[in-house]
Amino acid sequence: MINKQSASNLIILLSPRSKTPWRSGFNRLKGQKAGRSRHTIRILQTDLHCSNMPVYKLRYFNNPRRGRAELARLILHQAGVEFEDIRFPHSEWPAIKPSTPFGQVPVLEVDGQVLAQSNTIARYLARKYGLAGKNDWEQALADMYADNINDLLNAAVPPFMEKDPVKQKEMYEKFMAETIANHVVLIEKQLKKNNTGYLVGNDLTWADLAYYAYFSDFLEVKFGSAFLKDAPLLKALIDRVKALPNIKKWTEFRNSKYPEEN
Ligand SMILES: N[C@@H](CCC(=O)N[C@@H](CS)C(=O)NCC(=O)O)C(=O)O
Repeated sequence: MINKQSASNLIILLSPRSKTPWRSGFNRLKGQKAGRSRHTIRILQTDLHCSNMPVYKLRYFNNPRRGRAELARLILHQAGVEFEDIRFPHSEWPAIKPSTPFGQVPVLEVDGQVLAQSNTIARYLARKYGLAGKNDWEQALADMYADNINDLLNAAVPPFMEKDPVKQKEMYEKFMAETIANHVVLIEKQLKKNNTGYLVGNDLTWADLAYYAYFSDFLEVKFGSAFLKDAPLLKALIDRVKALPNIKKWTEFRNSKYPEEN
């Protein structure tokens, strides 16, 4: 199988200006003796084309927190897919903004093509890597939950943007006591109804990752876990996602690399 490293070797290999890396690149790529015929190059091009491993570049601000890009990151990490996690400072935004489809991030570049809208990006990746639900109905349910999380993200924007700290505190308290408390009651009922430990069907979907990202990675970090005290099923879901080996590996790495996000 050709991975990202061997793909870049191939680019070196095919470059008309590179003579020396040709042989070593080929050896690393195929693990066999290099040959210089056109035929070999054609085989390699076919291998690369058929390897079906897109080059992903995810672009988002380096602040605040994980924001609207984290769900895509979680899906890619859970799926074990390589991607470039590009986080840029706000000072670079004016130069980047015009290159995005709607003047917003996150954007995902897939082999050079650009996709915007965080839920569209997440849904695309979830479908590709088997996390979207097993049939049309499950996929619709996963969409429903992901849309709910989008509403909850939007509801957190006004307190987040508020500049007056006293007013901001009041707004956050109201947001937690009303918006979040109400939603927690409703989601607890849904989890009880599904009764599998997951939001949709009997397997992990991107809906579970979206709830984990919002309720644990965002709310719990910011406000503590008091809001989960009467929500044993949501808490169990969060703990289940948190314990997934790939998610655990990613969050441990992320928390050491980006400690300012915690
Ligand atoms: N509905 C969009 C909203 C994207 C959005 O609001 N992005 C913000 C960052 S979280 C942004 O790009 N702000 C900069 C700007 O609008 O100039 C999505 O979910 O991707």
